[in-house]
Amino acid sequence: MTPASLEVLVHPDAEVLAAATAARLLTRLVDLQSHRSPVHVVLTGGTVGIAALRAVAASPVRDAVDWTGVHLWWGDERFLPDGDPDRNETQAREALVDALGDALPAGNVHAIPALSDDVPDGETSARRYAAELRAHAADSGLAPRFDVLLLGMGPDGHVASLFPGRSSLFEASSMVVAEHDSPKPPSERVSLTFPLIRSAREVWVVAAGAEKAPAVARALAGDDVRTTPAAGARGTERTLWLLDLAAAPTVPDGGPDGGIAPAEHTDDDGLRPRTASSAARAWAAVDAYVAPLVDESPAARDVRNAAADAGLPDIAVSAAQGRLLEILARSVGARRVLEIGTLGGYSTWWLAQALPPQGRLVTLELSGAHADVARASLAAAGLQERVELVVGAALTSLDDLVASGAEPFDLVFVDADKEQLAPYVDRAIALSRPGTLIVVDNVVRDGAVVDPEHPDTRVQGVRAFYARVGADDRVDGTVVQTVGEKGYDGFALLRVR
Ligand SMILES: O=C1O[C@H](COP(=O)(O)O)[C@@H](O)[C@H](O)[C@H]1O
Repeated sequence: MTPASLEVLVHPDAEVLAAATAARLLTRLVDLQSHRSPVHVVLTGGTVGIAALRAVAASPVRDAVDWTGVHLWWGDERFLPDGDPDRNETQAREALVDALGDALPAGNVHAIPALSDDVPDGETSARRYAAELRAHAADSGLAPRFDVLLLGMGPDGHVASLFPGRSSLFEASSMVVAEHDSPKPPSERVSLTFPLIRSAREVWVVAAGAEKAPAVARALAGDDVRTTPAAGARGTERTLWLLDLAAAPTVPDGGPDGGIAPAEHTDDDGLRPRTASSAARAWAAVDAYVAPLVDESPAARDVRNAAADAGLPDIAVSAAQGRLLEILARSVGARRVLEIGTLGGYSTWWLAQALPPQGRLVTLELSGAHADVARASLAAAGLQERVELVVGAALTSLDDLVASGAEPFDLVFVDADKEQLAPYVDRAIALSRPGTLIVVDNVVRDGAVVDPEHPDTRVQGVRAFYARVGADDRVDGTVVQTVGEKGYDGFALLRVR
């Protein structure tokens, strides 16, 4: 799906930041309650997060909120016994919940289960929290649709309890996970995962202090979530970064040397609306500007929204890129398309509707859960007759297609795990005819592909693809570097000889 673009607001210091975050939250709650109830808010622990709750408690505006219609959740918890002062819940109770007293029904406060005889480990706590989330989901979904999800961020770029380099960053099947041996004490934690975080309408990341500035800069520049988890924090409607001046990064100038410009001065009112990477903001703004030309249809939007609602990772192509795929498919007169990596069916939709009525699209997806979402969306779009969705390991499915002597494809779109890119493209060529167009997504990776020592296995997978395809005399190829709301990346275009 297409995430909301980033907004960055900078306040002079941590105290003003906490007060402004509280004011913003109260205003949002009052606004939301004029047309929706209940409202679901996810709280964060951490210095600014708790200070903001204290500021909410101290504000007279808190009485303008109907707290009976507000549900409070937590993005993460330090897995400790009930009442432990280090628990985010304990701190939030002291800062806000206790002050609200009877105004906030106890049943609206959904703390992550604490360590106890009954909840002996983080896994049990995570399971129970997932059940609690499910119990409050609308329309038999998996969790409530969060209106505002607050996140603090550590100097290492962690958000909630999703730490750099951990497998929990890529947890796709659980909404809540246990984290053991956390680099920040206490070692045992429980955290919401990215699919659930990214299903929130609005995600607000709050951070203060110079020690956080490097991680803020990396996150805003769209760094890899493996090194900067906060880069993966996105809301479906809005992603807001609330910073103090010390945490605000100096600004990449977007120039050819990627230099760093000095931070902007604050405005008279203490707010500084533009401090994110000016280049990244310009890319996203241009995507928004050209949206009328791209003209994403309601049907495409439905596919995108269904994937977001199901909590699928936010890694599908943008609308502008989807339109590009459609134009390429039509330009080569594609009748048979192969897609490696279906996800929620968004790129599948763009390609399938570009085919003539008798056209055929075969799409391969590893995850049964993702395939279910895609299948439902494609059926709702009336494309089920044209699309064959094959669930399983793509390499196996590709080998099966080769072995079955499948008719060659006219266009192949490769957008799956990058570690296997070289063998995927090898099989794609085997399933082609002279003139087949093979489009490979994410082959620039923020420029990381030039680094032979890069620790990310996906970058190394793309490098292996270049090594293999560069020596392959079956294809002519080029790479189109792309920028936009999806950041800096690129497509490889290969034409089979
Ligand atoms: O441990 C945690 O830390 C982060 C950030 O905390 P901060 O004190 O550096 O602001 C917080 O977001 C998270 O909820 C918490 O468990």
